[in-house]
Amino acid sequence: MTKIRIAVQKSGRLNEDSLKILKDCGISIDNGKDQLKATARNFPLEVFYLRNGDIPQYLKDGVVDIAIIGENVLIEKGHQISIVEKLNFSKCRVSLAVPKTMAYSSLKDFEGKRIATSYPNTVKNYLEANGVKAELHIINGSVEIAPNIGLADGICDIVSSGSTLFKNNLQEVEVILKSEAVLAVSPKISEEGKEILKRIQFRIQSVLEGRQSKYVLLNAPNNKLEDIISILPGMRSPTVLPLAEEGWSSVHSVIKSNSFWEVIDKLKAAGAEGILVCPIEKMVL
Ligand SMILES: Nc1ncnc2c1ncn2[C@@H]1O[C@H](COP(=O)(O)OP(=O)(O)OP(=O)(O)O)[C@@H](O)[C@H]1O
Ligand SMILES: O=P(O)(O)OC[C@H]1O[C@H](OP(=O)(O)OP(=O)(O)O)[C@H](O)[C@@H]1O
Ligand SMILES: [Mg+2]
Repeated sequence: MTKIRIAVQKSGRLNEDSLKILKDCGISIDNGKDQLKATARNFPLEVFYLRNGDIPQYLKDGVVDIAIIGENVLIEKGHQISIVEKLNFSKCRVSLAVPKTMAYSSLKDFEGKRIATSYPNTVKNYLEANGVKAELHIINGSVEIAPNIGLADGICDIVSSGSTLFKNNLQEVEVILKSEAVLAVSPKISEEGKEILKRIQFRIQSVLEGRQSKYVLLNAPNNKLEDIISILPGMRSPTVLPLAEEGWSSVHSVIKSNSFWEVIDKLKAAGAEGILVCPIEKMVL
């Protein structure tokens, strides 16, 4: 039977959430420490544990069929690998930063300056597109320290909370791109591989929808039902069931996690009582 080969990061920021999403898709993988390859027990999938930075080349060459990878790394390597799902974790941006003491006004301030980065192509393309020439110093880690030790005038690196910049007395001055973990596909994937990929995508979409939604149950007096129902969208429309007590109903619905508290406030104000909120494991639309 054909199997699809997926690359996930061996260790680092993406590793845990990548394995978690596969697990939530019902795919069981034995994940021994220092393992380089594993086979799923209940799905035609082989998992390769690799360095994030190496994955674009493996996708390009068809050594793996699909991968969970930081979008920023795909952009940096520039192999035109297609992205089929955004996975909503490892969100970050790739930004230019300079010492806090520098009075920064525009990208032109980088003209002739030294920029330390692990993402040289990303910076080069951005500067070129904006007609600025600078000198790039490629370093693989702890980029933020470069201006403090006199190695560079500015940096380009990943920013998430901003604490690393803060600790190193740097200010973020330009956001070059925004990134998150994505599911990427090799241009060399076979037709049979594409069919298996479709099944994985279907599962991932159901998991992501579930993660972004909550199941809500509440009680309401019947004379307030109309108002309450107008607040709750539901997948089609809310379910309304009579309670044992005359004149009351139970209302069930699905709400988006991001508008959750606003909806709950409105429901309470409209007369809802005994509101229960439950996580949703999967949601098939
Ligand atoms: N602070 C952060 N917050 C959110 N996402 C991040 C952060 N740092 C990195 N990422 C994302 O996670 C990916 C992996 O980062 P990580 O530092 O684990 O590995 P790496 O050094 O890029 O790769 P390798 O596996 O090749 O060592 C990055 O490419 C980026 O997309
Ligand atoms: O804005 P923040 O929340 O501080 O995150 C940004 C930092 O996170 C990443 O480093 P990481 O911790 O992955 O270490 P690394 O340099 O060893 O990859 C990145 O390279 C930044 O240094
Ligand atoms: Mg890192």
